[in-house]
Amino acid sequence: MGKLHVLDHPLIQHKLSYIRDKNTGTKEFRELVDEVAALMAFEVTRDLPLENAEVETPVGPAQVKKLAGKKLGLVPILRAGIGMSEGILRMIPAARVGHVGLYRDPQTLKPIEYYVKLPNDVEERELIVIDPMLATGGSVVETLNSLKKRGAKSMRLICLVAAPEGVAYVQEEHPDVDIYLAALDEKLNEKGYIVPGLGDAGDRLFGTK
Ligand SMILES: O=P(O)(O)OC[C@H]1O[C@H](OP(=O)(O)OP(=O)(O)O)[C@H](O)[C@@H]1O
Ligand SMILES: O=c1cc[nH]c(=O)[nH]1
Ligand SMILES: [Mg+2]
Repeated sequence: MGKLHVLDHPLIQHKLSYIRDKNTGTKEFRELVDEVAALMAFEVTRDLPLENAEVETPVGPAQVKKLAGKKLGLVPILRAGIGMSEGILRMIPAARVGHVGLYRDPQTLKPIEYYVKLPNDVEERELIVIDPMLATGGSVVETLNSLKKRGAKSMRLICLVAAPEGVAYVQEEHPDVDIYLAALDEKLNEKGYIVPGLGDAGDRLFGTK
């Protein structure tokens, strides 16, 4: 089963408190989601392999460590995933970016895919799938299915907030995928919203409600 990591760093938790607050407006919400995503990038990439190298400092040779050339890819799930991907990209600027467009049908809560565009060497990349909300898990499971169908071999998932139902569904369907969260919440409500959650992430990021 994929490992579940809940990132309890004080800066992440402090910023999340403002993200959850219904009185936080669109501008601040977007900035905070971006900042938390950048902070989360540290933990999500903690196990990336390093290799030894040598550089010349102004004083002399230094033995240093560099990323061992593992190719990375970010895959934000549209639309709300975009709110996190820029922050992560600032930390991993050489990563390629693919996009998967899905929306959740408000009646059935089932994901409907409308767009997929990926780097053409997706099978060689370690992919970081990004969505602030893991609710029923339908959107993420569908995205991981879609990526595997197109050749992806190695993936991890980063979300801000998840419900236990969504975590269980992803772990059941994709046991090879580790999950990184800023918070594991209590439950889903009857409309499939995470409780206490933060409301509708896409609408709060883009000011569409
Ligand atoms: O785990 P699930 O039950 O599938 O729900 C989570 C999904 O719902 C939200 O997207 P939404 O469908 O609202 O689309 P948006 O990102 O375009 O706003 C959210 O960003 C996730 O993608
Ligand atoms: O709580 C939720 C559930 C799904 N999508 C959201 O944006 N928020
Ligand atoms: Mg979505």
